[in-house]
Amino acid sequence: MTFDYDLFVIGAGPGGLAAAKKAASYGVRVAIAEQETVGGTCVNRGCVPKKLIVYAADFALQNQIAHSYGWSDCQTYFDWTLFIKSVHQHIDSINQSYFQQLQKAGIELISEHATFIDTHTINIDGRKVTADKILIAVGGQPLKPKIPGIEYAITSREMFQLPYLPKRLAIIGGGYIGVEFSSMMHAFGCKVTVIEKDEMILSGFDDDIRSAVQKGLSKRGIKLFTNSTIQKIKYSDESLLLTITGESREIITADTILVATGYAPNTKNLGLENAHVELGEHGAIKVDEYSCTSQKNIFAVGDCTSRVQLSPVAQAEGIAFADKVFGNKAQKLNYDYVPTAVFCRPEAASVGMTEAKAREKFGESVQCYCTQFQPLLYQLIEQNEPITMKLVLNSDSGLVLGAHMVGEHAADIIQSLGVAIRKGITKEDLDETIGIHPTTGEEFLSLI
Ligand SMILES: Cc1cc2nc3c(=O)[nH]c(=O)nc-3n(C[C@H](O)[C@H](O)[C@H](O)COP(=O)(O)OP(=O)(O)OC[C@H]3O[C@@H](n4cnc5c(N)ncnc54)[C@H](O)[C@@H]3O)c2cc1C
Ligand SMILES: NC(=O)c1ccc[n+]([C@@H]2O[C@H](COP(=O)([O-])OP(=O)(O)OC[C@H]3O[C@@H](n4cnc5c(N)ncnc54)[C@H](O)[C@@H]3O)[C@@H](O)[C@H]2O)c1
Repeated sequence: MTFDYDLFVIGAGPGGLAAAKKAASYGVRVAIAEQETVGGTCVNRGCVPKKLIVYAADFALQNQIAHSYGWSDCQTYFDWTLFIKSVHQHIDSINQSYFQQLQKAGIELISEHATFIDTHTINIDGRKVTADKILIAVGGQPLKPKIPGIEYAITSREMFQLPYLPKRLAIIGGGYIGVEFSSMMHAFGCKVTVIEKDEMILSGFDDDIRSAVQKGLSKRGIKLFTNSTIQKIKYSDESLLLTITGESREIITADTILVATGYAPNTKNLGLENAHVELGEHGAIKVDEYSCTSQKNIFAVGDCTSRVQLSPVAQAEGIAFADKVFGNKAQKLNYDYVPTAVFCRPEAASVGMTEAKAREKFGESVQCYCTQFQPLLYQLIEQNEPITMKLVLNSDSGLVLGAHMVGEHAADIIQSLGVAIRKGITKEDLDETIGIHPTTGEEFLSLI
C-alpha cells in the first residue's frame, strides 16, 4: 500500500517538531498538523514567555537591593501592558523561525486540527490523508478541580494574556506553575496567596528543597496555605471570594484566580478509538519504552503520555522515536537523571534521586550532605537569602545519586552537575575538582 506520507505528526510542540525534523533528516516524507501555533505550549504559553516574565520580575528584586550597591534610589514603574506586548512579539518571531525551519527541512505544515479515521488515515477538516507511521504529540491541557465557581478561575494560558496586573492573585496549586507565578507576580507588587492541598509545596522534590522554597516565598510575603484546598469560589462586589478548607478555614478575596493543579493529556477529540490506541490513567496514551502505542505503526511522545512533562523530555522522546523508526538506531531514554528547575525566587533545581527515593531503594546506605549559606551578593547587605545545597549519596559505592539546590543560578548549576552525575561520579570526584572562585557552584565541591 502506498501512503501520502511516511510520517504524519499530530502536534507541533517540542516533541512533534523534534521528531518531524529528525525524521526528515533521514529523507522520509513528513507532514505535521498543528491546530494552533507552531512551538506548542513551550513556546506560546509555557517555558519561553514564562522565563521572560521571570527576567522582568528579577529587575524588581535587583532594584530592592541596588541602593546597597551604590545606586541611588530612583522612581520605577513597570508597564505590564507594554512588556507583555513585546513578549508576544518575540513569540511571533520564534513562530516565524520555526515555520522557516520546517520549510527548509521539506516538512509540510498543515495548520488544522487532525483526528484519526483509522490506523493509517487522518481527517483534516474533511480531507483524508494517509501515512505509514503516525506520531501523536498533542501535549496536555490544564486540569481544573471540580469546585463550585471554578469557572471564575483562569489557567496559565490566560495569565500570558492578562490585560493588566491584578492587585490580589489567588493561586490554587503549589506545583511548578503555581510557585513560579506566585514568585513573579509578587515581585510585580501583587498580593499573592497560594493554596496547596499537600503538606508542602512542590511535591516530588526533595523535602529540604520544598521546605527551603516554601520559607523563601513566605519570607517575601507570599501567603501559603498548605494541607488546604478550595471549597467554593463566589463572585461578590467586583471581587472573587475563595473559601479555603482543610488545615486552614478562611475566606480570602482576590481579583484573579489562577488554577494550577496539574496538566492532563490532550487525548480527547482525537478519534483515538478509531485507531484502537489504548489509553491509561487520566487519558494518557499507553506507550512502551520506544514510545510505541498499542498499534505498531502509531507512536506517542511528550505530555500526552504519562512520563515526564518537560520540554527537553518531549524533544528527546521525539528524537529517539525518529532515530529508531527511520534511522535504525534504537535508543531507550533514561528518565533517572532528568534535571529540572522551578524558576521561582529563590530558584530550585534538582537532578537524580531525592533523599526519600534513595532511602526507599538503598535504605541505611544513603548518606546526605546538606548545607545552607549566605551568597556573597547578600552578605554585603546582610539580607537573609540562604542558598541550600544537598547531595544524596550511596555510601557503599560512593556514587552521587542526586543533587538538589535552592538559590541563585540553581538551574544552571544543576544542569552542569547533571552531566557528571549521569556519568556516575562519586563525592570524591567532586571534592577533587577545582572550583571557580568566587561562585555559588564551587560550594558543591566542598560539602562536608
Ligand atoms: C506555564 C508553563 C510553563 C512551563 N515551563 C516549562 C519550563 O520552564 N521548562 C520545561 O521543560 N517545561 C515547561 N513547561 C512544560 C512544557 O511546556 C511541556 O512539557 C512541553 O511543551 C510538552 O511538549 P509536547 O510537544 O508534548 O506538547 P505541547 O508543547 O503541548 O504541544 C502540543 C501541540 O499539539 C497541538 N495539538 C493538540 N491536538 C491537536 C490536534 N488534534 N491536531 C493538531 N494539533 C494538535 C497543540 O495545539 C500544541 O501546539 C511549562 C508548561 C507550562 C504550561
Ligand atoms: N519549570 C518547569 O520546568 C515547569 C514550569 C511549569 C510547568 N511545568 C510542567 O507542567 C506541569 C503542570 O504544572 P502544574 O503546576 O499545573 O502541576 P504540578 O503537578 O507541578 O502541581 C500541581 C499542584 O497542585 C496541587 N493540587 C492539585 N489539586 C489541588 C486542589 N484541588 N487544591 C489545591 N492544590 C491542588 C498538587 O498537590 C500539586 O502540588 C508540571 O508537572 C511540569 O511538568 C514545568
